[in-house]
Amino acid sequence: MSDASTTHTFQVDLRGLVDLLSHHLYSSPRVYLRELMQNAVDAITARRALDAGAPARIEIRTGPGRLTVTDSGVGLTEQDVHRFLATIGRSSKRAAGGSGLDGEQLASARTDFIGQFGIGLLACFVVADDITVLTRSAADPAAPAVEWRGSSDGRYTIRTLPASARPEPGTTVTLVPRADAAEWTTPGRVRQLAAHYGSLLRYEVAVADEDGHGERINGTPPPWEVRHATPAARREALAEHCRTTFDFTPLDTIELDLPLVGLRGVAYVLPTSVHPSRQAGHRVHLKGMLLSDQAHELLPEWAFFVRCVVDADSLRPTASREALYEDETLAAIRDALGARIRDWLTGLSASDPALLHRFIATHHLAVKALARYDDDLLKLLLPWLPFETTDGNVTLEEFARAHPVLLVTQTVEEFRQVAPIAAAAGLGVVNGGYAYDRDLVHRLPEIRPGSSVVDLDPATVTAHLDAVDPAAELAAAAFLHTAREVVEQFDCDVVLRSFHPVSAPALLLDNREARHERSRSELAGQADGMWADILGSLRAEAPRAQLVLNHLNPLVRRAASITERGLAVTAVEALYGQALLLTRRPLRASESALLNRAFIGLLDHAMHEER
Ligand SMILES: Nc1ncnc2c1ncn2[C@@H]1O[C@H](COP(=O)(O)OP(=O)(O)OP(=O)(O)O)[C@@H](O)[C@H]1O
Repeated sequence: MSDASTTHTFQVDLRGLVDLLSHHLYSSPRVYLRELMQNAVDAITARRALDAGAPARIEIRTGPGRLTVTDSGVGLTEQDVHRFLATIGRSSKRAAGGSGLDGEQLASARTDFIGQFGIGLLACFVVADDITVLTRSAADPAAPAVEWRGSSDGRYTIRTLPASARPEPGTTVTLVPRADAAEWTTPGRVRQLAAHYGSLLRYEVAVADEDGHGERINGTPPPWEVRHATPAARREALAEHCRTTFDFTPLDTIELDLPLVGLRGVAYVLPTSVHPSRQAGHRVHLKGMLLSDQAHELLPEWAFFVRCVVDADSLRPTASREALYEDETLAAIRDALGARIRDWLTGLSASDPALLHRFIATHHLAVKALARYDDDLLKLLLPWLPFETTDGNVTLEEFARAHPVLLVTQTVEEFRQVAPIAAAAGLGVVNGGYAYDRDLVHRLPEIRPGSSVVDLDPATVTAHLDAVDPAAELAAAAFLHTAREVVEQFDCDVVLRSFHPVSAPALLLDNREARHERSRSELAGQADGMWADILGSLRAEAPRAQLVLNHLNPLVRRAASITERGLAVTAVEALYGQALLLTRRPLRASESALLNRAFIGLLDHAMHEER
């Protein structure tokens, strides 16, 4: 064996690489035009760093079987072409000393570039097999024009041409589109793509046909830069921009301006509710170039109720240039924009409560969903969110002011059962049965010290029901005995109490554990063998349901004195059935049968009276 080793250089299979990019990095072949436009923009930026008055024009020309992009940018020398164009992954925009710019000039210009990875040009191979770059350097006036021809099989040629081949500095990239990619290079499509990506570019961009007849696709300033005579006119102009961009009229517009990172834009508040997880992305421009119209990373997750359009100088794109690179700058921008939207929300409560209410009415469900995980949002909005309570649909803040202790039910049914009685007894109960509500109400003391929240259990309500005097209890003993026999089958006790409102004859206190215990014992009754034993061993001392008859109610007083057993049974069934219906929970077969029986029984009795 020999220790001698030989050194080799990696070979790159360009076709494989292009395949990888087109299928896994870029979302669509259309990005080729974005990459060409971006290189042209960067080249002009680099040239302007040398000469602030240099022309700044990009022309995209479509013609049968070819497409060219010409810029008045910095151009490349022959050496640059070898170093940057012909070396995949190397970029003049990252390292000092390239493109004829050096030292300080480059350092200051570098932050202005959009590109940085040195792979963008490869996107052209997604639509063409051959790329030709004809370029002349602005940095070295004596340098000849250079023509580079690259092919998707990985070969390239370079030749120098006399200066007359390209009298002015700049670059022209020519593609000969492949037949299978022709749809991306038709004149109509090219115009549409150029406008899509470049409408906010700060240099002139024109799309022309083969004869050079063209039109500028940009030039209108971003809507936030336009001056208006009045704030109302400005609001209307921005709303119109939102309609044309996103197809909705915003509930409100929040202007965004972070001068430190060169960011400007607008956040439009959605007029309809959305699920936080289905939020649409934001439209993010980088130095004017559209980076993505689906960027999710720009705002904190809780700000799902706005869609933004922004243009920023210092955000970094990922290599696909379709998302934002997660770095400290992005985190700081996200925080700052979040703070801006929060300010808007808090400001609304003082400046435009009507709008805040419209906002809450539209987005409260989503706000509730997120507030459970987002403490900031919780603090900000919990006092404003509406909840169903014994005082009606009110905000927690209002409710907490009226009730030092907030009782929360676990289910909607519990709320329905106890709300009228609790309200009459002066208790403050919140319906915690809807998604998120119970969790949220329990967090109120965190943000509103001094308020106290407890889960409501039937015992709390019964404690507010007054015992009747022993004589009345004794007088009703026979009726109560019959009543207990009748509702025993539902595992229910009967008690006589006095409570308000007087109009309520009976209250069925039934909680989840009691119902669970009933279904368990039902199953145990039907099962046999080991299963019955297991179910039997699970028997819990769960509270039974309670039918509370209201001794203040005239109907109950009359019922308590019924002596005829048949009528007493019907009366109990009717009272139980009515209390059951008030709980608004689905009825079981035995309960429907009871209701039927009670109804027919009462009808029969009424007709007897008639005769
Ligand atoms: N129109 C142009 N004018 C001058 N130089 C150009 C032009 N297009 C490309 N180049 C040179 O070729 C290099 C490679 O370009 P490419 O688009 O592949 O990568 P990049 O723009 O540097 O980075 P990214 O991959 O992020 O786009 C650039 O860094 C630049 O030096």
